[in-house]
Amino acid sequence: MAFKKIEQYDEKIMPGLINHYRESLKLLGEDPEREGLVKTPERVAKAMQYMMQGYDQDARAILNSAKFKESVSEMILVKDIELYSMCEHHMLPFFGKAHIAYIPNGYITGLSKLARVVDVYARRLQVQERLTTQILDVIKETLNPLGVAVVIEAKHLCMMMRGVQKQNSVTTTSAFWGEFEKNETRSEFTKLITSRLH
Ligand SMILES: Nc1nc2c(ncn2[C@@H]2O[C@H](COP(=O)(O)OP(=O)(O)OP(=O)(O)O)[C@@H](O)[C@H]2O)c(=O)[nH]1
Ligand SMILES: [Zn+2]
Repeated sequence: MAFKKIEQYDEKIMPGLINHYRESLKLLGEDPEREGLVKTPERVAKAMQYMMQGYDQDARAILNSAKFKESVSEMILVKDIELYSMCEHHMLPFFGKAHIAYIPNGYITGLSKLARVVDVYARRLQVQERLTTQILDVIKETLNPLGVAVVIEAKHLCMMMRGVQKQNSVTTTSAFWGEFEKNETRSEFTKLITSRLH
């Protein structure tokens, strides 16, 4: 089963996580017994498992589950796929949009599967650069296309709420392979992702 339901939490690790978050609350000067916090360690334990569920999911299987033989040779682009991930340095969220394009070579995949693949890799501890290349690599390996392009634009809370405290900076990462290494194809892709035509 590729997707863990939100209600399914690993009961084996729940007690350890709950205890850990209760202790953290105490160390941070809070009272874990006060009314508003009694259930907080359990809620955080569930939220963290939810945000880490990508480790148990198989992006290759997701793409293969809707892989269709089709002789399309034009670029297929899904843009503005919203994403939420967690930076591995501070365990704080980073969030934004992914744009994914590929040029098929005999096979296409279901459009929603591209968005699902983003979630599989985003729901882990990540750096934006690795998230970008992991998405590219799995599309390349599973669909054997003529080219793949992935661009991610994101804001990092670790740069906004703390640290350098820059509220408006946006980080863009990109990965290009195959046909997209050619200037012409890459600029067509760039034009399409920056166009406001929907
Ligand atoms: N390359 C990359 N860096 C990231 C990402 N998310 C967070 N970072 C950075 O990871 C770095 C960790 O640097 P450190 O100096 O070890 O941590 P720090 O003392 O908390 O750094 P400051 O955030 O500058 O206060 C910071 O510069 C973050 O901005 C990411 O997705 N990619
Ligand atoms: Zn960070």
